[in-house]
Amino acid sequence: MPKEKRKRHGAADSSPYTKPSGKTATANGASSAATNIFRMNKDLGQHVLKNPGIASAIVEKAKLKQSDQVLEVGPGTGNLTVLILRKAKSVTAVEMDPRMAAELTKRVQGTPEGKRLKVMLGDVIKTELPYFDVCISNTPYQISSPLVFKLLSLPTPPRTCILMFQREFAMRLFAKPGDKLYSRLSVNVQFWAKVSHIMKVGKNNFNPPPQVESNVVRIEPKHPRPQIAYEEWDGLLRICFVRKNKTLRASFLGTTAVVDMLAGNYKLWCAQNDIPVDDSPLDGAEADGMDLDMSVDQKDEEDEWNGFSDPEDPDDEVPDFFKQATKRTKGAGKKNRGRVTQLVKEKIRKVLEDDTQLADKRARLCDENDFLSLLAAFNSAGLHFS
Ligand SMILES: C[S@@+](CC[C@H](N)C(=O)[O-])C[C@H]1O[C@@H](n2cnc3c(N)ncnc32)[C@H](O)[C@@H]1O
Repeated sequence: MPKEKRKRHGAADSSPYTKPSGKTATANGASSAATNIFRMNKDLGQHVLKNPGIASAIVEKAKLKQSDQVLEVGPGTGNLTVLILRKAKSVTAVEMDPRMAAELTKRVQGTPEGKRLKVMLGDVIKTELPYFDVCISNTPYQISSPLVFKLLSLPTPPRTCILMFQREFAMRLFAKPGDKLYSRLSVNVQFWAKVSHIMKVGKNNFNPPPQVESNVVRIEPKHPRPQIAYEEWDGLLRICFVRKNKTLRASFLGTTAVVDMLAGNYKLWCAQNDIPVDDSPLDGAEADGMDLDMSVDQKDEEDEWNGFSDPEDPDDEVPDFFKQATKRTKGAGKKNRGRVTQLVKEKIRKVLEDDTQLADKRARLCDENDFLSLLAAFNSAGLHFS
């Protein structure tokens, strides 16, 4: 086979192993037999747990009740699924790879447990999830962050989540202000949930072994849920953490896209609340006053215009409005801005300098209370993030 063709074939999902084992996994718990049936797709994070002791420990730590409905993300060949089925009322398993879904279905076919398993084929991030009490997952590492955000933002969050992540990601969940790994993810997860460490798992417990070590963590969403609108809170954090080393003044006032977004939301808020607004265009002298905050480091601003997120912080991606606004406003200058933008700039300055006195603080050093007072001050000035 020509080299080029062989490579493409090797990357395809359906490539069989040259020596399939022909064995089927037993419903006895973790087994590596089914993992020999086809080549694992590393792009889908397919590292199957081969240590039955770890699989049992993960399920034990979920403290399942017989009445629990469980969501399993990425069941693979079912090494965790069969153990969960023994302890819970039902399992919904969302699996992206049809070969894995077929393997799992075959594994429980004809067993009493099989009737309590529903396999949903698809990307869990895009799937509308049914109600569940507990989430268990040996998480495909490339969806760790969107999965955590999805679980935290569910209207009815689960009682508990037992999730395996790569070690560095797990450490970001626990990071505190000032830590290198402190990020929007850290603030969010610690705000909406209690997060605790369960165990370390070495790479040799997987087939094939991943390149990094793993940790299992427990995430228990807070009950009652904090009385804050998720989109507002996360919208604020997204702006603060696009560049966590910047001052908040630079994040909010040195970035045209942020001012424009807040001005757009302000107009909407005024319309919804029957508040008249004067958005007539600024004349020449007034428009000059619309220059970006002169106290903002020019380099910071250029970074924003370039639309780059912090490469060290993969979760703190540039928000969509930011990319769109950057495209739209680049080169448009001040011409399109009216009095509302000017008013909003003044409001932002007041929030940062007078109301919260956080203008010179950097997101990487802000704690939950800082973000809460920022959000309260912005909202009471009529400024919203969603
Ligand atoms: C690390 S393996 C875990 C397999 C099994 N649970 C175990 O512990 O042995 C991750 C599984 O998630 C699946 N997967 C990857 N991305 C997914 C996604 N976006 N949605 C649902 N499943 C996904 C993979 O196909 C794979 O079966």
